[in-house]
Amino acid sequence: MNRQRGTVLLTGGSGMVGRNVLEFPAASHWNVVAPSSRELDLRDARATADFIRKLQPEIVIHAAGRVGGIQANIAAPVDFLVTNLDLGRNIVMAAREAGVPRLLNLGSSCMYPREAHNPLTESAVLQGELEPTNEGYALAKIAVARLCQYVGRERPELSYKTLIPCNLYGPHDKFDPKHSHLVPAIIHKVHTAKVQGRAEVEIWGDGSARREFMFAPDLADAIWRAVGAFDPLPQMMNVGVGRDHSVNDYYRIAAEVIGWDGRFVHDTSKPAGMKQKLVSTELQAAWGWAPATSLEDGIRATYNHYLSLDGVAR
Ligand SMILES: NC(=O)c1ccc[n+]([C@@H]2O[C@H](COP(=O)([O-])OP(=O)(O)OC[C@H]3O[C@@H](n4cnc5c(N)ncnc54)[C@H](OP(=O)(O)O)[C@@H]3O)[C@@H](O)[C@H]2O)c1
Ligand SMILES: C[C@@H]1O[C@H](OP(=O)(O)OP(=O)(O)OC[C@H]2O[C@@H](n3cnc4c(=O)[nH]c(N)nc43)[C@H](O)[C@@H]2O)[C@@H](O)[C@H](O)[C@@H]1O
Repeated sequence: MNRQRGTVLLTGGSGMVGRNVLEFPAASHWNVVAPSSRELDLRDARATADFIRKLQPEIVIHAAGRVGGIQANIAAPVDFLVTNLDLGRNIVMAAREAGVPRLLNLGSSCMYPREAHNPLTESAVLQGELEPTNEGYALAKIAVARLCQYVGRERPELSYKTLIPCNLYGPHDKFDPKHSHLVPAIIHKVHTAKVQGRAEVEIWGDGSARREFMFAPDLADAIWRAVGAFDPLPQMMNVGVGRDHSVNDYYRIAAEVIGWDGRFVHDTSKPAGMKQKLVSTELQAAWGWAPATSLEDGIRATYNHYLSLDGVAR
């Protein structure tokens, strides 16, 4: 029986990152409390403060957010800005008010300026204009990351840090094309083409944009490592794979895994976002961690998860 090592408050426990954090083996070493948004709506500052004051966790892992792919962000900039700002502000200020010693906040690689030199280093935040397609979301992510930094400056006994993950995919991702990111969208579209015997699949843009995608269980590994060894963690640290692929390559690799050999057509009227979004893994390497899962293995595992979902065409 593992000795309980104290209480962890996990926000976003029903989301892709949150569920992979809960399912990771290291979670069993802790008393993890993961209220759903129905149990604790983080937009309610007072309810959030009351919950944390009563729980008195040793650390907060903040993985809740209004999250979506490029199309979802274009459609709802107000909601992406305001909700992520409110959730982040409420959880950080509630932890600060209760004197919670540690908080691990999740940023996103879209925080970086659209023209910043790749690989993107943590010092590049705020050094240029943001990508218009997800500016609202990025502004909220930057503001909450800075809030974490300021709390520690004023109250050195409180250590609130931010991990900046690259794009993510994996079990418990969103496969609905209205909300999904690239990899789950490809899995859904190519699988559907396969079962319906379609000869073509559409790619948004010309397919030359480059992205770095990490398997969400690998981020869960990094998160639990950070929980167990918090002090050596930098104030802000990218979490990435260290290599990117073109959008076209992601479609080709996924089609091989899924077993579909049709052709791709490009809809250049669709938004393409940043040309490249590769995060630097220099600080991550110095911290002593790297993700373990290859892209092919990650896509295969995610496809197997997708096939287990209700309503997926066979
Ligand atoms: N997915 C990516 O590619 C990616 C990349 C980089 C960083 N991140 C970051 O990683 C974190 C998690 O992302 P994800 O992909 O796991 O998102 P997700 O699957 O959309 O999950 C979002 C979670 O936030 C919760 N939530 C939303 N509104 C809430 C509210 N008002 N009160 C309480 N909980 C609320 C949701 O709970 P309900 O379901 O109950 O609403 C859900 O559990 C986010 O901070 C995101 O910015 C994600
Ligand atoms: C990590 C996330 O990155 C997000 O930007 P971003 O990488 O462009 O988000 P994605 O939606 O993953 O798009 C990545 C790239 O894939 C292209 N793409 C091609 N086909 C498709 C498709 O069928 N669906 C989707 N979704 N993309 C597709 C898309 O044009 C873009 O260049 C931000 O909007 C979020 O806020 C968040 O930060």
